[in-house]
Amino acid sequence: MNGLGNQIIVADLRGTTARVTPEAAIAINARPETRFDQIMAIHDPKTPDTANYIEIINSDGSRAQACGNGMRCVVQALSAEQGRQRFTFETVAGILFGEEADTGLITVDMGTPKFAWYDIPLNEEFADTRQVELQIGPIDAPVLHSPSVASMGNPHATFWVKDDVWSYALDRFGPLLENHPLFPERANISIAQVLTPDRIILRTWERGAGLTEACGTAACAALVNGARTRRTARKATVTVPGGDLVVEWLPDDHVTLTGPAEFEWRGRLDPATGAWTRSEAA
Ligand SMILES: N[C@@H](CCC[C@H](N)C(=O)O)C(=O)O
Repeated sequence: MNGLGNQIIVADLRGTTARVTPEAAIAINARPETRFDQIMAIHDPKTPDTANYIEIINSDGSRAQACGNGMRCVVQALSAEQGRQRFTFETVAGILFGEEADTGLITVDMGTPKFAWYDIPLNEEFADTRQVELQIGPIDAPVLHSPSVASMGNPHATFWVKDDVWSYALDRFGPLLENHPLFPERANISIAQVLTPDRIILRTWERGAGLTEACGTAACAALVNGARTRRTARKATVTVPGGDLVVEWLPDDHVTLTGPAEFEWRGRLDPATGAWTRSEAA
């Protein structure tokens, strides 16, 4: 599936005890036909009468706590399977809700943002995370030294720029910033330009996946960081390379993310050989 071009494998592991190992994720990603940004593994509920447990695996094999575009894909897949529109999930970051509207657009409630330095987490104490200073050596763009940081379940740094987000070599400094010592669990790195208070342009270098067409949690982080630095309103359209997402920071502190999800093809993986059989195409 894809969520605005964010390449997602929704892996149905219900009824099994199978786990996606880091080695398996790396091997699946190495095949051109199954290259992905994240695997969203659907597991049985952890305890009876609770929600399906969703595990998120990046293409480098690492685990992520949250993935907004992937959650929309999971909602769409389950809605097509079960003919209902509202779902509750359990993730390592907590309970999440998702709903498919009659328009086909999917909204996920991504929970509440966290701004304390130890929640993001950062390796250094900052009283105010609306702007933190990074020492990164000779990177040519001074704006890339002072991001706003936040956790949407996963760690994000939003670098604010006044000019075109495409004029920055995110492929070059993304890996440096992702692995900066300030971020003990690494971080998702975004460049954001605010066009109007309700319109943000965003590019993201994702932790564990690199440059992607869309990152839902980065869009949420940009909106909450924008609102708390008075750059944006509490609701905005966030334009990412793959298209538009709508993010809203609600009065109850929850953040919702709305956008499309697309089915591409379905298949079966033979765990013994690693070979895929396609059984259904869009
Ligand atoms: N594509 C995602 C984010 C996936 C996880 C991220 N790379 C991380 O490691 O935190 C999204 O849509 O939110």
